[in-house]
Amino acid sequence: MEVTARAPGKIILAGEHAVVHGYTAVASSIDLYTVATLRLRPDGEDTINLQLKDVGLDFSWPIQKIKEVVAHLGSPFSSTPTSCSLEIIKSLTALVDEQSFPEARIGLASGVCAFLWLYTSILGFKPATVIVTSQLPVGAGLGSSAAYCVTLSAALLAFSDSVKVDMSQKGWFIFKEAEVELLNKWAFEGEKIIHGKPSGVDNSVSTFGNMIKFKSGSMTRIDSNMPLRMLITNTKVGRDTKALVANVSSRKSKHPEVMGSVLNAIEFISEEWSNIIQLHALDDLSLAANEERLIELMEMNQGLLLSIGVSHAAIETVLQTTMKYKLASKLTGAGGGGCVLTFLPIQLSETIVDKVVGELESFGFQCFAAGIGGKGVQISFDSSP
Ligand SMILES: Nc1ncnc2c1ncn2[C@@H]1O[C@H](COP(=O)(O)OP(=O)(O)OP(=O)(O)O)[C@@H](O)[C@H]1O
Ligand SMILES: C[C@@](O)(CCO)CC(=O)[O-]
Ligand SMILES: [Mg+2]
Repeated sequence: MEVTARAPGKIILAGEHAVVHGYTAVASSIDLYTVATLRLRPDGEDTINLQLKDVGLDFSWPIQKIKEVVAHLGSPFSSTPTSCSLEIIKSLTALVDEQSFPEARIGLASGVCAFLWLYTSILGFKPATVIVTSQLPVGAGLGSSAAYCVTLSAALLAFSDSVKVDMSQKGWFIFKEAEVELLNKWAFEGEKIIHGKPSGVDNSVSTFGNMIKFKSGSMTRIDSNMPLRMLITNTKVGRDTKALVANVSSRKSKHPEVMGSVLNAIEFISEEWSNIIQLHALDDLSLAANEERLIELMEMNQGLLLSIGVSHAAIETVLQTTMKYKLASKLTGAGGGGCVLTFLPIQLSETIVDKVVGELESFGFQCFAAGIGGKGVQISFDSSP
């Protein structure tokens, strides 16, 4: 018996970083997915195997070994989401490090720890093979860590006693509402291991899909009929969300008044973003006017993100290039490299889009479009032996 789960990545339209400090962010799912397949191994086998295809890593742990690491700290197996203590993170990291972790992939170790924590907490010590693949660039601001935690939580819960599912159902489906809430809480625990101090916006939008407004741990769904088109440019500059979030917090403690004012300004930007897209009326005149307002908000949001220290020379190159075509851009996610959004007005000609893409790609960046909105996490069973 095998379960496959898939969870979308996301773009943050406004409010990244501010949301970590209790201010509002607006985010949307995108139609690029991380997929996890979990196959229970026959009784008698005694390993948990994790294959991370995108990063070329393959782990096999004897169950006895994992038990020794986590069990001496008290049985983690739990039907309610619990946080992984620093002590267990240390023990798990030592276990992961045993399988010679190449230097350049060190950031990936926390993702493997998150896997081990979610696995042992949700499923206990059942032998299985888990394979993860993704359409998202890993560590580039499109919520790959959240999609990874959400999809793993879904696959694990599907075989746990915490949720009731009809395994004979065909096609993609999802658990009942309360069980999806539980899944989101588990994914948040995984995100904590990877991000340190996540706000919860990324795992929530990956779990529930569509567009959301997020503030102080709670989410409001946004209903919008405003068409939105964004070009996504991956600068391919590697970065780490955990370090960027920590740098912003340190700047905030050094300059509390200035940072408070900047983050408060970002709050107003997010509020205005959500008002514009929710109240949008379907006529050409209001479309052009609303697009203009969103463009200005994006420019201001980017300026404020630069001021809190999360831009990068490569991001600035994208901004300057798109500005030549009178197009507004802003970083998305944690910044410091990674992906940049460029607002494409609906009436903009494809000739201009092709020219911008050509110029951006001449710097070695990679441009793509992604569908905005769409379903959150889903699972599907395959009962073939
Ligand atoms: N497909 C994957 N395979 C293995 N590990 C993954 C995968 N996707 C995400 N990860 C884990 O998530 C980490 C990247 O998370 P990080 O939060 O830094 O970037 P992001 O989530 O892509 O961007 P942002 O948080 O800004 O949206 C990786 O180092 C790895 O631990
Ligand atoms: C930078 C940040 O605000 C968004 C990352 O996608 C971090 C978070 O909210 O957890
Ligand atoms: Mg992340």
